[in-house]
Amino acid sequence: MTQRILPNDQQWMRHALALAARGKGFVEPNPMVGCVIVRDGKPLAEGYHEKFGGPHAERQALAALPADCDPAGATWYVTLEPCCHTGKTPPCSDAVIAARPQRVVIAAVDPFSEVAGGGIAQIRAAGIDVEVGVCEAEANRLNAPFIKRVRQQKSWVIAKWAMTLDGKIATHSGNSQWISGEASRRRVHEVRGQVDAIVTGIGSVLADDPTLTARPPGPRTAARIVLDDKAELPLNSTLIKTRETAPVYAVVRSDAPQQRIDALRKAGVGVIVNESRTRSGGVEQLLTWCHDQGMTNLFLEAGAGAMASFFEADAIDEYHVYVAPKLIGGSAAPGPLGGQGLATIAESPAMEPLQVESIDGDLFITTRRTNR
Ligand SMILES: NC(=O)C1=CN([C@@H]2O[C@H](COP(=O)(O)OP(=O)(O)OC[C@H]3O[C@@H](n4cnc5c(N)ncnc54)[C@H](OP(=O)(O)O)[C@@H]3O)[C@@H](O)[C@H]2O)C=CC1
Ligand SMILES: Nc1c(N[C@@H]2O[C@H](COP(=O)(O)O)[C@@H](O)[C@H]2O)[nH]c(=O)[nH]c1=O
Ligand SMILES: [Zn+2]
Repeated sequence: MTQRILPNDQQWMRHALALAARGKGFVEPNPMVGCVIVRDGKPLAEGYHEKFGGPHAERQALAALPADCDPAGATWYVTLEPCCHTGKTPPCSDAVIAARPQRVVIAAVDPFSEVAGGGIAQIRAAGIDVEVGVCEAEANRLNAPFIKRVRQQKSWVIAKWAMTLDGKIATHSGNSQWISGEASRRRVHEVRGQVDAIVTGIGSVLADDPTLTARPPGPRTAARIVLDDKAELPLNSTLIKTRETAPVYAVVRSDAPQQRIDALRKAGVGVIVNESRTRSGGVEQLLTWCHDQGMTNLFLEAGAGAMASFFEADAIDEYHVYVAPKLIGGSAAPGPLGGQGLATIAESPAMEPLQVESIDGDLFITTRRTNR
C-alpha cells in the first residue's frame, strides 16, 4: 500500500487542530482532539472532544452528519489516533470502521498505553488506508501537557510573571500591584480558569494576600497550592477564607512546626509534606502528587524564591511573561528568578523562539523549553 500526503491534508488537519483546541480547559486530563470528515474536497461534518466524559471527536463528527448523508468513501482527519479501548465511551476505531472511510489521516499516535498504535492497527486491518504524521509536531505541541502526564506521570508547568521594562517583578519594598495592565490581567484570569492548580510561594502570600481564583470563572476551578516550607500560611489569609471556593494546599518541609501543620489542617488546608531533603526534590514530588490527583496543568504565579525552586529543578515547561511599560530600578528590586542563578550564559536551558503579542500596551511573551 503506498502511503502519501495529499495537497489538502495539512489544510484539513490544521482545521481539525483548531477545533481540537476549543476543548482546552474542558477535556483534561483527556487530550484535545478534533475531527473533520471530507469528501470530494468538501467537509461533510466536523466535531471535537468538548468535555471530559463526553463523546470523542470522531463520534461528535458522526453525530453532526446530515441525517441523509452516508459518509462512505470519505477521508477522515483526526488529530489523535482513534481510541480502540472502552473507557467512558466505546472505541472510536469501531465507529470509524463502520462508517467505511476510504482513507483516515491522523496527526499523532496516542501515547496512552491502552491505545498506542492499536487504533491505527485496527483501522488498517479493516482494509482502510491510514496516513499518520500529518501536522504531527503541531498536534503534539497542542497536547504536550497530556503527553507529559502519560509519559512522565507529572503535571505540566506554566510559569507566569508580570515584569517592568527593566525586568523587575516588584519594588524593593515588595509592592507589585499592578505591573501589568487590566487587559493582560484578564488574560491571566482566562488561563487560571483552564488549569488544575495555581502554585505560589509563601513570600507572595505574605506580601500580597492573593486570592488566586479565576475571575470570571472558567471551565475548571484550580486548586491553590502554596510552597510553604515552614507552614506559615496565615489562618486569616484570603486563601484560607475562600477555601470553599477552591481547595487550598500547603507544601511544607517535614521539620515544619507540628502545631502549625495541625492548625492548617484544622483550617481546611491540605498539607503536603515534602519528604525530600531538597527543594528540587520537593518540586518533583509535587508534580507527581499533582499527576496522581488527576491534574494536567499547573500555573506557577509566584515570586522570585518559589519560581527559583522550579527553575533549579528544570521543572518549568512553558513561560507566560507579561512586560509592562513601567520602570522601577534599584538593585534590591527582584527579577523573576531568584536563587543563585547560573554562572554562564551557556548554561541557559534551551528555549523555543519567543512568541510575542501586544496586549493594550503590554507585551505578552510565551515560550517553552525546547522539546517539551
Ligand atoms: N510581578 C509578579 O508577577 C509577581 C510578583 N510577586 C512579588 O514577589 C514578592 C514575593 O517574592 P518571594 O518572597 O520570593 O516569594 P515567593 O512567592 O517566591 O515565596 C518564596 C518562599 O517560598 C518558599 N519556598 C520556595 N520554594 C519552596 C519549595 N520548593 N517548597 C516549599 N517552600 C518553598 C520559601 O520559604 P522559606 O524562605 O520560608 O523557606 C521562600 O522564601 C512580592 O513582593 C510579590 O508582590 C509575586 C508573584 C508574582
Ligand atoms: N503583580 C502582578 C501579578 N501578581 C500575581 O497576582 C497575584 C494576586 O492575584 P489575585 O489576588 O487573585 O488578584 C499575586 O500574588 C501575584 O501572584 N499578576 C499579574 O498578572 N500582573 C501583575 O502586575
Ligand atoms: Zn475515542
